[in-house]
Amino acid sequence: MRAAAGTPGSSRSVSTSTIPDDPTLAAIAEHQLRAAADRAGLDDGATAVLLAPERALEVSIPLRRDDGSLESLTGWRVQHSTLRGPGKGGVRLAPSVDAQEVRALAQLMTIKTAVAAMPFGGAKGGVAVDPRALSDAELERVVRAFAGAVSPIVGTDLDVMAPDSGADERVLGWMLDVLSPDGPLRPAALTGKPLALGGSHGREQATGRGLALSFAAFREEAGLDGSPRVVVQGSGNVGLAAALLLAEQGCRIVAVGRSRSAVVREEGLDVRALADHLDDGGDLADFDGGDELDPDELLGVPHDVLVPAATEGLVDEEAAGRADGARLVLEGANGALTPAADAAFADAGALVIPDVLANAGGVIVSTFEHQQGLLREQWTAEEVDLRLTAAMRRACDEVRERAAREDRPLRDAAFDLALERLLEAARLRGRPLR
Ligand SMILES: NC(=O)C1=CN([C@@H]2O[C@H](COP(=O)(O)OP(=O)(O)OC[C@H]3O[C@@H](n4cnc5c(N)ncnc54)[C@H](O)[C@@H]3O)[C@@H](O)[C@H]2O)C=CC1
Ligand SMILES: O=C(O)CCC(=O)C(=O)O
Repeated sequence: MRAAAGTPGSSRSVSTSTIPDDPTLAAIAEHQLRAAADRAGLDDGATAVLLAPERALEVSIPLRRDDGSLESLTGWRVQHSTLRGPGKGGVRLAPSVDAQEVRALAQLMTIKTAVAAMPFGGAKGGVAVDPRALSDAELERVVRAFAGAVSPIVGTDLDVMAPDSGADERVLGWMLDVLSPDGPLRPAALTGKPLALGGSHGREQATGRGLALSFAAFREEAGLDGSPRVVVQGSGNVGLAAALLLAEQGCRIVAVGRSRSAVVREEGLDVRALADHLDDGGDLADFDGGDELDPDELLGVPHDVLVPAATEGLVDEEAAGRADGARLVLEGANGALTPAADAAFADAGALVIPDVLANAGGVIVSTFEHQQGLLREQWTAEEVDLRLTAAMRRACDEVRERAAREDRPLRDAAFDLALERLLEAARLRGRPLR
C-alpha cells in the first residue's frame, strides 16, 4: 500500500511489522483491548479482569421444523461489563456465531457505550442459525425460545437487548412478548422493537445516521470536499442506510457490495432506487442502474471513502492494499478491520473512524428508546435526531481532541477515553475494575 506523506492521519501511523492480521473478532477485540490496557498502565491481572466477561450464558434451543423434525441450536448472551450501567447490545442471528464472537462483540459494546457516554455497559447475544434458511414460523419459534432461555438475566435494569445482523424489529417484537410474561408490555425491556410496541423513531436508520454524522464531523480533517466517491461493503441495515444518508450529503456512491454480488456506477448510483429494488426482493447484480461487479473487486473500485459495513475481519492487510486511495474509512461493521489493516491505512495517510465511534448511532438511539420506555413517552423523529446529532458530535469532538492532543489514531483515543470512564466508575464503586 502506498505511503502518502503529509496526508491526513500520516503523523499517526504505526509500524505494521508486529501487528496481527487475524480476521476473527476475538483476536481483533483482544488486540485492541490489550493495547488500551497497556497504554493505561494496567498490569496483567487488571488486564485479565478487563478482558473477562462478568457473565456468559450458553443456551440450547430446540427447533421443531415445520416438517416435524427436531434440531438443536445454540445461543449465547454475554454480559461483559455492567460497571457503568445495565448490559446493552444486540442479538446476532447468523450461522457463524459462536461463543468467542459473542464475547468479543460484548467487549466492544462496553467500549462503545463508554465512548458515546451512554449510561450502559456492554453485552451481546447471538444464535448460531441462518435466519434466511428458516420459515417465518420456525424463526419465531427460535427467537421465542432464545428469549425465554436468556430471560433470567436480561430486562429493563439488567441487560437490554437490541437488534444486530440478522435480527429486525419483528424479531425484537417476539422477544419483547416473551420478556413481558405477565401480559402488560414492558417497553423498556429491550430496544429496536416496532414503533407500535414502544419503539423509537429513527432506531432503524440510527446506525447509518451515526456513520453519516461521523463522516460530516471528520470529512474536513480527511481533506474531503465536493462529492467524494464512496464504496460501501454490505447492503444490510447499516450499509444501505449509510449509503442513502451519505448520498444526501453530496457523496457519490460508486459501488455497493454484499456477500455474493456487487454493483458499480462511476457517476454514482441512485441509492434510493437501489434500496427499493432490494426491498422488492431484487439483488445487487440485477439492478439496472449500474453494472454488475465481482464482489471480490469491490475494494479496487477507485474511491475516497470506504464504508465496510458487512461483518468482521473482511478488511485485512491485503484488502486494505486494494482499497489504496481511500482517505477516510468509516468502520460500520464491528471489527471490520484487522489491526494490520488499521495500521496499513494509517501508513497510507487514511483516517480511520473506528467502529466504537462510527457505528455508535444505533446504541445511542437505543438508549433514547429505553428512556422513552421508562417514561412511557414517544419522542418525535425530529427530537430523536436532534439528540442523536448532539451525542454523535460530542463523542466525535472528544475523540478528535484526545487523538490530536496525544498524536494517536482515533481508535486509540476512543479506547483510551472509554477505559478512563470505566476505571473511574470502578474506582467510584470501589470495585477492582468492576
Ligand atoms: N444493526 C445495527 O443496528 C448495528 C449493526 N452493527 C454492525 O454492523 C454490521 C452489519 O450489521 P447489519 O447491517 O445490521 O447486518 P445485516 O444482516 O442487515 O447486513 C449485513 C450485510 O453484509 C453482507 N455480508 C455479510 N457477509 C459478507 C461477506 N463475507 N462479504 C460481503 N458482504 C457480506 C450481507 O450480504 C448484508 O448485505 C455488523 O458488524 C453489525 O454488528 C453495528 C452497530 C449497530
Ligand atoms: O442498539 C443497541 O443497543 C446495540 C447495537 C449493537 O449491537 C451494536 O452497536 O453493535
